[in-house]
Amino acid sequence: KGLKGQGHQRAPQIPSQFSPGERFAMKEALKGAIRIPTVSFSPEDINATALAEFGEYIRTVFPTVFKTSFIRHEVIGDYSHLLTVRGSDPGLQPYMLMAHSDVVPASDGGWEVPPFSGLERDGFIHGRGTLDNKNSLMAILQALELLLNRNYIPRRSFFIALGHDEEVSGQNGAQKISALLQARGTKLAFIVDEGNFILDGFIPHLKKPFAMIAVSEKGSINLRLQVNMTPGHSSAPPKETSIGVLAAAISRLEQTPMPNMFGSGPLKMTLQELAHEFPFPANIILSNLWLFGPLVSRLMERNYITNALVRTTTALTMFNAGVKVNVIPPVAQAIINIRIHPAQTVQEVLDLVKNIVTDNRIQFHVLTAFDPLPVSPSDHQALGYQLLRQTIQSIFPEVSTVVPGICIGNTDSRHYTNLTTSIYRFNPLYLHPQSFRSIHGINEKISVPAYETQVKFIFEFIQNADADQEPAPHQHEL
Ligand SMILES: CCCCCCCC/C=C\CCCCCCCC(=O)N[C@@H](CC(C)C)C(=O)O
Ligand SMILES: [Zn+2]
Ligand SMILES: [Zn+2]
Repeated sequence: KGLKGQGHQRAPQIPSQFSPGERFAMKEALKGAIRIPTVSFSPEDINATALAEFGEYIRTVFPTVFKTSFIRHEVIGDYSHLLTVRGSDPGLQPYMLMAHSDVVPASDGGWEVPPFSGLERDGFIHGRGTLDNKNSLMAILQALELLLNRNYIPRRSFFIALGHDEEVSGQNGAQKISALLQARGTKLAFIVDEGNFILDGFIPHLKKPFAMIAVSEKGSINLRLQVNMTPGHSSAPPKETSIGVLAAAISRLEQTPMPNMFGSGPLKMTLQELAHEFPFPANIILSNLWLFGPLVSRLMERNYITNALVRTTTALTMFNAGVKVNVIPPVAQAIINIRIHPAQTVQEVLDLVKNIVTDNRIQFHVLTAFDPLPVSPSDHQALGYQLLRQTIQSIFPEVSTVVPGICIGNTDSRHYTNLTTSIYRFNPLYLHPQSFRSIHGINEKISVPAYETQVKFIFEFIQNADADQEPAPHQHEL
């Protein structure tokens, strides 16, 4: 299928085999990256010291990358990095690999191993960022370092964009890199960023893992709800307070799910391509969604992860009110984090929210909002998708199914829609429900073999992108 079936791709020239010394160095390099606490709390509250240290660190552990004459390194927005790897064939359109260096905060308690220790225990490297997303950042640079040490000269140019504020919007990292490349007239064949994984154990009755490449991601709204009431003495409380009014409103939101949008968006395509992996009768059911759609849609909403695929979700994430134990509070505020299904828009969802709340004492303030991302191609001509598929088949031969899907979280790649229509969000790693919960949660960890495999994947991917796959249409300026 795809490029593989067209018969003009070449196997990677340099085998993805690493010496014991290289394997030791690559895991130590990741541990060192985890030890630098590059935590972002908000766009205004990032750890600038740690981010600067991280910039020095990657220069130290990947010396060849930073001294190679055909690689240009630029620091953007103070702490993000853009590497331009100039390939030998300017006729091939460049692509971009992405990752980010910042991480979400880690709670003090609950971790088996301190979150910024980077300790290895039982074959796993532990810590914040081991799955999201220092693994990708380090693996990209590591794979390039190893290729350069083997004197590899890429044919196709590519960019490596390493954001430093993905967890808090990407406005100073990815957004600025994107603007810079746009100003330079760059167009990209495709982008690969973090996002989906090889999923294992997420669907009952589906015993085999499958790779899901996200071809879109949900939209998002951060919405502040506020109630102002007259303050007063708590010894003679009014019938309603700002806290009570707001609590009732957001409880209505939590209790009223947004409409089930099953049937619209890329999910149908995902399920149809996955159908043959299921035992009877699920395979027949999924192959005939025209008939069984309502049944499948009901089953999907029963589980909180698959529910996120069929509808817009509403999460109550912040609540603030009150100034003193005996004062009726003048203001109550809550923030809800909404993830928009690909078949809906910001405006449609805001209208639905207001209809559910139906209380004109509530003021709404949109903090940030964007629509769902366009769907990238996944057909046989889609170069980025097919290169991912080809590399998955080579590195994970036991994974027989690769399907397009949506990413329920957001990634920095959304800032690059001005440069390409082909954006793929995929981490070459197995993800189980438990490891899914560790992302932004506790006990985030990556096994040493899984990290080595991620490096191998990128090592082969870069070479696969250099194989003869398309006629050279015209020259591309970097
Ligand atoms: C039928 C198949 C079952 C599908 C199961 C789906 C399993 C989910 C797999 C992976 C999802 C992980 C999402 C990782 C990317 C999230 C990155 C992130 O946290 N971004 C922030 C960005 C924000 C602008 C600050 C976010 O909150 O989304
Ligand atoms: Zn991330
Ligand atoms: Zn994250």
